[in-house]
Amino acid sequence: MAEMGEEKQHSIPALPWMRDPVDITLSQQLPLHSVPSLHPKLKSALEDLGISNLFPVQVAVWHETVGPGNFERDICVNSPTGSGKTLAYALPLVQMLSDRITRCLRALVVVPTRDLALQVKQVFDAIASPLGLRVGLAIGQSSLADEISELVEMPAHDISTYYDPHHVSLPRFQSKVDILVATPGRLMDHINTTKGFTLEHLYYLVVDETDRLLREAYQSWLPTVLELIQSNDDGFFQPADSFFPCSVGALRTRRRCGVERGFKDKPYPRLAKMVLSATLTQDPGRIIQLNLHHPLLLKAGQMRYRLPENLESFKLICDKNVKPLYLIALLKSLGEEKCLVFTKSVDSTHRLCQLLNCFEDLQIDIKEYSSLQHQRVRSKTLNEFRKGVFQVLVSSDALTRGMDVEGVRNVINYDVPKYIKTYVHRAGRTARAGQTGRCFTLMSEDEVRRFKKLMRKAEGGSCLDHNISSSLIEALNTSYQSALTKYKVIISKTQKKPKK
Ligand SMILES: Nc1ncnc2c1ncn2[C@@H]1O[C@H](COP(=O)(O)OP(=O)(O)OP(=O)(O)O)[C@@H](O)[C@H]1O
Repeated sequence: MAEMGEEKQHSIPALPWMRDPVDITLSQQLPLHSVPSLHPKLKSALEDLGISNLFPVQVAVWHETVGPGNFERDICVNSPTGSGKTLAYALPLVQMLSDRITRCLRALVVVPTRDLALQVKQVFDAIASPLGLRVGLAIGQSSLADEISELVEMPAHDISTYYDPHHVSLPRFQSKVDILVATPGRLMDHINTTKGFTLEHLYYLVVDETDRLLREAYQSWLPTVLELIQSNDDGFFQPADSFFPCSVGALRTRRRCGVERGFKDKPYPRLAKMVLSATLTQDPGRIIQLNLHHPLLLKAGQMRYRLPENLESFKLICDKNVKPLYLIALLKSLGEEKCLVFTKSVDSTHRLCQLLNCFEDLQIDIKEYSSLQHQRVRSKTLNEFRKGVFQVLVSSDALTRGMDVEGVRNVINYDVPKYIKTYVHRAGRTARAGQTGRCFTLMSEDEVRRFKKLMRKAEGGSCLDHNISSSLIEALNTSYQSALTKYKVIISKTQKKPKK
């Protein structure tokens, strides 16, 4: 519903600064040796990753942060899926923190899901460790205690025996990380309960998949973070448990300054922010929550939504009752290519995966990924899919945002997405980093009109027909019928089982 609300808005943004963006498509790829001020260690870390040029979005963000823009303004990025937004923010952060002296938590990156956080951390690890920067995770993958031990160095003495209210030297907690990648829920756990966890030295805040993160309150993580920073800057900040002060000795953090009208032209310290998405919200009510400082929008192309350049979209028309048969025929016709199949819900994902696995002699390994599964199962499945252990992954929309799986050549929408945003993110799991990819959408005749209307909202949204030969359908029909019978038996058995 929330996405629909936003799509109904007029395409001309209400916020004046959003009407005059910097067009990323005008930037060229830039060879690493031409990137101004690029730290030599960062350059060689990138080379180790096989990267020889920065992508246009990375060049544009570098220019506005490390380059002449000098991060005077907060940066909003709206560029297509797979265009390289992760490195676009990771590179400047690492470069800007490379000359830090004391280890404190300086940069916070918030993402909506655990698997995405793990992926982002991997990118940071590869470029930050060569510069001596440590990256932490707050995602709830391990127990809170384990996570705390990775993030905060406890004082050497036992605090309960050490504390003396009249003693001037208070226990000193020390951050073990310079950069933290977090999901909002676990971030709030640390803010509320972890002794020694502090945002008082934070310089940079990155909100990846911004529209997704702003759509849900997630225990008010954003106002909480902004309030903590603000009150700390005002000098009024007392941690909730002031029994254990959080400062690192006498260390003071001086943030970069901004001048805002409300401050009577006096400079005030500000947290520098970068917010990014392939479908950045234009809703002023949502954007205002970020409290951006003279925001600058970096955007690819003219339209609000843009599909990757090398993506081809196809529609496959079939009757609703034979959709699984057409899906199997399509998968067969795609040979051994890695495919990602999206359904409309977690239940549909499970049912479809069960049915597909009832096909005999299919010779295609198929697994499912959905938020119904335990995180550990999901991450294991995703790892196996990355490694090519199996070929087809059926997924709910849990996998649409940000996930980067190498070698996915085809995305299949088993159910027509309701919103163009959903199409953009699903289709965007292929055709990444300039590679080619295809997105097939299965639909019945009566869904075609709505789908065409949907696709007109995106740049590059033209869609061709894809036909499956009737001989292939006929050849598969007998196995389809027996798969259906087998599936019905499984379903009736599971329905008879008493619920535990
Ligand atoms: N300069 C580069 N040269 C080569 N490959 C790159 C470069 N920058 C990023 N990549 C690769 O491009 C792929 C997509 O990058 P990334 O995941 O950052 O995209 P994204 O814009 O964040 O996409 P999404 O909107 O789906 O989250 C990754 O596999 C990444 O390693």
